[in-house]
Amino acid sequence: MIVEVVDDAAATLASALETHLAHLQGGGRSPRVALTGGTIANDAYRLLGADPGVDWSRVDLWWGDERFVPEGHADRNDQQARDAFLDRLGVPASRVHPMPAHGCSQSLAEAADGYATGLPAEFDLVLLGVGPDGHVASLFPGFAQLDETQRLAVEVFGSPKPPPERISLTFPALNAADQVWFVASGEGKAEAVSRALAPEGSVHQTPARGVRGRVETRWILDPAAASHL
Ligand SMILES: O=C(O)[C@H](O)[C@@H](O)[C@H](O)[C@H](O)COP(=O)(O)O
Repeated sequence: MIVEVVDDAAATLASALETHLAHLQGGGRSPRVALTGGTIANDAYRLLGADPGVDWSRVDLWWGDERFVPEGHADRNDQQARDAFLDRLGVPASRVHPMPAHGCSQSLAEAADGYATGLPAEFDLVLLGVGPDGHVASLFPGFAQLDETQRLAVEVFGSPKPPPERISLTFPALNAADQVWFVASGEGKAEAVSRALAPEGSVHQTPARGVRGRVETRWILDPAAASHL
């Protein structure tokens, strides 16, 4: 576990992401990445494109969770990523794997199951934001989705963070990753971060405890988010 406390978590994430993608591509891989939603991640996405060593036509992108609203809606994590960097950096549509949108003619459960069938066997990198309640992706404290051991993607109703209907990858999918990088910024995340990193604790209370990279787990925090450690 690596914990980095930095002045600008978004800038650090953006540059670490590009360095890592360039490294993987230098070794001949086409990286498979699960993106997160959230304000800090989106701040980081807007900074991507600085490193000429990354070939953005050779990166496959999935999402760890998505808000189940119509395609193109400003609340969608995929739309936010399109606006922040996908279109600007010319990531080919064939390498972008968005979760289904509301209006797709499937139920939420069918949409989640359909998404699961297109996931890679493992990710090179999973990016995760953390909620003030300790949620990651759309896995919320006390929710039954935390106990899922078979399905790789699940439907979520009644999310405490709006909008209420979502699709989320589960722990089995998120944990099938070499690298898991968390990013958190601000005092509002401090308590959740300290619970996530405490030696003991419950995944049901703090879902962020439930995800670990096979090779490395990295926390990128600003001083406020790290203030309760
Ligand atoms: O779709 C979402 O809402 C997210 O994927 C969610 O898990 C997010 O990453 C955290 O809530 C942190 O979000 P902030 O960075 O905005 O606090």
